[in-house]
Amino acid sequence: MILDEIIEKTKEDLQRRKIEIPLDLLGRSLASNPYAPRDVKKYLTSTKEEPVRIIAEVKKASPSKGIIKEDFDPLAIAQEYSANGANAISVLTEPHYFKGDLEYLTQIRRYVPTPLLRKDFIVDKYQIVEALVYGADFILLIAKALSTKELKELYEYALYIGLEVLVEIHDKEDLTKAMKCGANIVGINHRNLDTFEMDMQLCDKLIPMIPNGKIIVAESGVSNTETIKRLSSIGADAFLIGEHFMRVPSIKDELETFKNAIN
Ligand SMILES: O=C(O)c1ccccc1NCC(=O)[C@H](O)[C@H](O)COP(=O)(O)O
Repeated sequence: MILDEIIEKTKEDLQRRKIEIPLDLLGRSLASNPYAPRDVKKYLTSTKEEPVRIIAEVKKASPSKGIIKEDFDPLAIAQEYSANGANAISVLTEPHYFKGDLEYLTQIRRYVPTPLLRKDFIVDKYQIVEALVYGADFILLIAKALSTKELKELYEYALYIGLEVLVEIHDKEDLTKAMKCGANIVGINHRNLDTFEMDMQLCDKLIPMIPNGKIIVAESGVSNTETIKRLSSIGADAFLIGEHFMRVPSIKDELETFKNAIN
């Protein structure tokens, strides 16, 4: 099971980092942190004027596809996303399976004004403090990887220190967990994180079960305007897109097309 494997590896890494930089030391650097996290809700909520919101992902590799982009320059990619209308940028920080790095967050935050998501496998408050220290505005919590109690604790802690949370779900059980923790931003991941199977009809099943007023993000496998139009029409506010942007000849053209999908 790949999700369990990633979580195990994440916990091993975490033990090491906690010894290298204990939490109180990590927290101390916040006193000189120039970047206050932004409230991302307004960036991700679909409006009449701007119906399609895009979270564009900086993604070098993945467990399902291996290396996706050889000539990978995270800052240049993020600058291109920002200059061409991305509403938020997802920065993968998991090093082993996605070839991500926490330092990418800081680099990007320094030069790019668009809100940043720390995209990782968060299982501990330490990682939430790291997200803040390294420059994220919001974090991902994966319902499938956490018990209801853990999800709620991590969710409340993130809000407490000023970070918003994208709570990712893949089925009804995950949705129940997300609602119990009071999630405002719900991501529906089309990808089954254990089998890598894609279910592009998942939003059709889950969106009608989500109470009104939540921000809905459709995640993974989005690569054309037809999907964006269809999912927008059933209630998706935003789209989290990684691999497709990494492979297209022009991020600018593709982002423009997606942002104008409903016009
Ligand atoms: O992308 C994977 O292979 C993967 C495998 C196991 C756990 C998570 C995984 N991806 C994380 C994501 O959710 C995606 O990076 C994100 O939704 C963007 O998806 P895509 O547009 O399909 O690159």
